[in-house]
Amino acid sequence: MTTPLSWIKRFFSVFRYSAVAVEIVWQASVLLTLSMAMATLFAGLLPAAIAWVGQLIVDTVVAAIDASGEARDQHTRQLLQYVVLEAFLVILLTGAQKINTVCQSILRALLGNEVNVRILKKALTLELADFEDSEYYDKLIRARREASSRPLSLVIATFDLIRDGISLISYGVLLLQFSVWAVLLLGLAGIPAFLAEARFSGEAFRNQRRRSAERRMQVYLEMVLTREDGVKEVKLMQLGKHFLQRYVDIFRNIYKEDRSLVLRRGVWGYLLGLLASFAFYGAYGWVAFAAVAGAITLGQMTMYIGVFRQGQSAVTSCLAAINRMYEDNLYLSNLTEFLGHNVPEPSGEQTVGPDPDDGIRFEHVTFKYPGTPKPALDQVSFHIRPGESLAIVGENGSGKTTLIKLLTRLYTPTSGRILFQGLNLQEWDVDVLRGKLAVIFQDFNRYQLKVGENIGVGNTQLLTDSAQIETAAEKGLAAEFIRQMPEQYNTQLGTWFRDGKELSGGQWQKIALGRAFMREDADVLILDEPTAAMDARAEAEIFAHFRELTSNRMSIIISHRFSTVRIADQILVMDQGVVLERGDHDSLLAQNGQYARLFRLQAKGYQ
Ligand SMILES: Nc1ncnc2c1ncn2[C@@H]1O[C@H](COP(=O)(O)OP(=O)(O)OP(=O)(O)O)[C@@H](O)[C@H]1O
Repeated sequence: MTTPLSWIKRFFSVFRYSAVAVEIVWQASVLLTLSMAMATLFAGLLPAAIAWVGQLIVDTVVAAIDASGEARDQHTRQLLQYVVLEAFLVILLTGAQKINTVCQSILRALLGNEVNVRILKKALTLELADFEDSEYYDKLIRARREASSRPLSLVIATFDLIRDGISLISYGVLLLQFSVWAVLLLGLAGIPAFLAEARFSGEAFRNQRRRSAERRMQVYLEMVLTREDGVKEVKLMQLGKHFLQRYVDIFRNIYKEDRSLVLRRGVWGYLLGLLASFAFYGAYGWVAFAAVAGAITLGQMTMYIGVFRQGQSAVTSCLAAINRMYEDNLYLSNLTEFLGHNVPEPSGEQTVGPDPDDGIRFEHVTFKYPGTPKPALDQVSFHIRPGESLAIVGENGSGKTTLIKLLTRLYTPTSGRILFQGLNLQEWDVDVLRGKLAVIFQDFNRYQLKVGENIGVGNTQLLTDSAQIETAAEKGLAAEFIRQMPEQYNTQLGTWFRDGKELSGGQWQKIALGRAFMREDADVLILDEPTAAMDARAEAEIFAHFRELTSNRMSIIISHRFSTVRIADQILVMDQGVVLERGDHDSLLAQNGQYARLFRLQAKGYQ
């Protein structure tokens, strides 16, 4: 049951995130926030003052008409002063309104940047697992989408509401002179419309929140239908119509609900608005009769009628502000949830291990992805020393990439431990640890940047060191085709920007290999199938070359090609998260198990 208390609570919930928005605006600019607050105060108080001076003007005009001689001159002089005062107040009011709009325009740009920077800074502190949590990721996307408009919009709506509230109170004070009943009548007449608006806005707010998954699907479909990487398949598989239909169906569902809400809101708004109008015209008549009866002056009558009228429009504008505030609250709730997300402080501060020659040890490492029943890695153990190479083979989904993600501390083992140079990974300072690893994943980034930058990002400290970049490109076997490009290392890659050149899959992979070689002093080089787009011969050549270049370090390669894998010192054969077999090529062949079987199968294919 709805009690008056819950109504009040519900109404005040509209201010839930106003403080957060004001805090963001305050951070963006103290001066602008204070100017807006002052301007709001003036814009709230001045209309009542203007109405009051208006009354004095009318009364003085009437008095001047009735008077003669010296008294008339005195009234006329006074009238002039009132007119000047009124003009001054009106100028102040327009000034306050102008200051408000100017502040808003400046704040819009500042605030958009402020919020986006906060979001991006937060994103940098998140764990990989956070990005894989669909709801959380959704919050990030939504927080970014309207970052430049919503916080300011909420601040504006809050200030508008305060301004109109001040106006209404000051009108009430003026009206008190006439009758306390008139104040009550007009005040009460507005309440049903207020409550209805709060109710409908709340409903709209809850609808939007509930539909977030549908909206997310719409955004996803938009992306598939419009982005370069989705379009190829959409065209060839003729998926366009199908996806578009899904998009439209989602819209229809949402639209049905929205339409019903808009209609109900419109009808109730009109009916309850009528109530307020009746009250207004009732009070109008009352004031007019009071003037005829001589209970109030003509000036007072003009003032009261003006106050009623402006009071009504202040009520309407309050309702609009409440409506906007509910919508903005929805956004701000996403933003604060996103920014308030608890990110555990990265553990570990050690920068060296006690035994640098111990290399990498996995000891009974088990890992389960959140929300999955089966471990992706189960009791995995192995050891590699500096100068050794490890190859990991196994069917799709056997846990190879997961193993690398654990080694690079993108995830933490559920049980067991991983040691690097004799120190548990969790005790390493994560930045130092990652500085010692050079990793290229199968889905490495294809930056829409210049060729040189695409390689240079492998080591941000050497991002502009062209000699180092060229050496890395040589090592990654990319130098040859880069030399043939129009602007060589300055050639823009990708299709997003002007004059961008698109590369073939294999060429991109060579760029990525170059990126790994930017970390000259990395202790471990890890390649998680980045050469899958190359033919078997090219891949074997690259790995042989890779092995040569990493002879004094540790290297880990993941590949489905046994011709590549055979050169490794140690091979792990993975199956459903467990290490099935372990050894070098010859010993694994001698075991005559899974490795030997798959090796022969592949070798047959190449004969
Ligand atoms: N982010 C994730 N959340 C939940 N489960 C995951 C996630 N990533 C992978 N998995 C699951 O973990 C298992 C191991 O996946 P992993 O990516 O390590 O396999 P892989 O051996 O590298 O496979 P591939 O050869 O196809 O690259 C799979 O069953 C997969 O479904």
